[in-house]
Amino acid sequence: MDGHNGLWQHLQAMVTRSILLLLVTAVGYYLAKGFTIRRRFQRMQRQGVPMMQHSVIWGHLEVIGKLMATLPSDAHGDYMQILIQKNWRELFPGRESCPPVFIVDTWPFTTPIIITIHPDVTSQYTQEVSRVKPREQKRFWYPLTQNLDLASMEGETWKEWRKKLSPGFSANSIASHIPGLVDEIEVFADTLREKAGRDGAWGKVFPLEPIAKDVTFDVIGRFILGTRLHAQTNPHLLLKTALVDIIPRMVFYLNPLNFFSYFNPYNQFRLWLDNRRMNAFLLPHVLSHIASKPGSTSTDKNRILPLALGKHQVNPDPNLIANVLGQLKIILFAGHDTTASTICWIFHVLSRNSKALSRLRYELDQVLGPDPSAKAVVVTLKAQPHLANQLIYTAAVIKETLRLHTNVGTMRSGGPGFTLYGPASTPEYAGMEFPTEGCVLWDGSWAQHKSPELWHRVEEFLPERWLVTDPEDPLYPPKNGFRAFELGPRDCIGQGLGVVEMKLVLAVVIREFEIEEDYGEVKGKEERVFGERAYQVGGDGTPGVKGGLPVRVKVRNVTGACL
Ligand code: HEM
Repeated sequence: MDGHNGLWQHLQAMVTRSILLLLVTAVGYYLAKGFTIRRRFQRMQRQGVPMMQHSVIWGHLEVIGKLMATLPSDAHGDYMQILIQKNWRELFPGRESCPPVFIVDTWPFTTPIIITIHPDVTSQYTQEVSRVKPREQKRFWYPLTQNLDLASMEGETWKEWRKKLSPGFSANSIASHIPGLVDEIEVFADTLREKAGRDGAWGKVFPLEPIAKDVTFDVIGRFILGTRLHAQTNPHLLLKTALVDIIPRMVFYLNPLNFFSYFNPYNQFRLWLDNRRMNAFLLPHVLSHIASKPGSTSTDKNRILPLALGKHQVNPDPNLIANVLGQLKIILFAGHDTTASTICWIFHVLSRNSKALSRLRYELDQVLGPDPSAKAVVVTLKAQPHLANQLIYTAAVIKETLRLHTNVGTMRSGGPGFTLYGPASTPEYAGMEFPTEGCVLWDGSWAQHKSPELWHRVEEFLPERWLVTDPEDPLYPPKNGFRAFELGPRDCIGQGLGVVEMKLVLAVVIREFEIEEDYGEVKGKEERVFGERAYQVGGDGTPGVKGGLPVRVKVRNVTGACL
């Protein structure tokens, strides 16, 4: 018995010592890394690189903390770019114009970041060369795809997969999907009809975002699997519940605030379980596709699953199957949240811009015929899917919404010897050097889309700017200025689908229904960002809309040709 106790105590002491040693090593590592970073920033500051006041102890934590404290606590982290841009006079004393690059040291909460807010700088690492994605991004995707996905792959592997999948996102492929996609959007219209009041009255206020997410989920599911998922009518759909559960568990910046919750065994278990559940849902679709001899029909040449599987094999390599599952999951993730939030922002801007709304409805009357009902539009688009190409003003509304309410941007790795240069068009910063070693490069597309130096009448919602063809017109968009889908080889592969999907949603619902934003009944503190109750929320993941965008709906009283 005594021998047992002795052994047990010895074991306990060993474990305690090992934990202590680990902790001391981790703290030592953090301190040493922090010291190196702070010293590098102090050196850059001495060399005259434009920078906000940097403290040798706190880096930029204090200044960023103060800026972010002016926003509600749930406001999205990407507002930081806009806050720095808006306050550049105080933050960069002695400068005559806003710097095109913000260097931010918020270690240990993030890796040091270089935010670029001028297209001539951002293009240096996304278009002239395409720098690799940062390891933070790969860590983010790992639990979902084990990095077997287009967004985290690099080099030849990425090239091969991008080439393989691209035909599935071509204009022809998307057009051939339209008849199926409008079936899904008709269900969205049915939901809106249920939420509308009786006999043309307003219905009760409800959040639009959840039903927008459901329709985009059904659309993307139909697009990649060729079958109906019914996320809109089945709240228990395993693929969706697993995805919804896994998203908030994934983290971009691992830091002292989220380290323990991320590595908490329960969180790790859920990450594992959600991924396993998604694979279990998707695998039978992949296997049944293999059994059906892909390549045997003419449409297979531009469908995602057959393209991903490649040449027919009776027993494909398990690695190939794992890669195909990874690609399906990234497309499901990237293709639904972004589009759903943008749909909400479109209704937000339209509920405040009656002229744009009238012009949009006018275009739909002209292109799709006078019957405004969702049913009639679905029938028309099924018979003539190419009509979606003629919705030019509708596309301009979508683009202008994305300019004002940008979703995600790109992040890349800086590195030793890779320097960014100030743009020639900004006399104060032309040719100025910005070393990038140890930093994440972040396209500040939120700030860039709101830069008065780049955009005429920057704060206004003006879809017309996207119809201007004369480069001398002040409204003509700046070169490389619109970056909502990013630019360069790693731009958004799904942008064509996203835009068509949003066009179809507008086409199907905007003439039958009136949709009005209404934050009036939202309980709790009345929080605002830049005076607006509708703002982007979230930590460092895909942004959502505050309160899911509360709206109310009524069926419009229109007969025949409207307006
Ligand atoms: C409003 C809708 C959308 C927006 C604003 C958007 C935006 C973006 C942006 C900014 C990137 C670059 C991200 C980065 O570099 O880290 C990206 C990449 C990507 N997007 Fe989208 N996206 C949208 C819709 C879609 C849709 C509908 C799909 C799929 C059907 C999709 C699939 C992807 C994929 C797979 C990538 C990675 C591409 C690569 O690295 O080669 N996106 N998207």
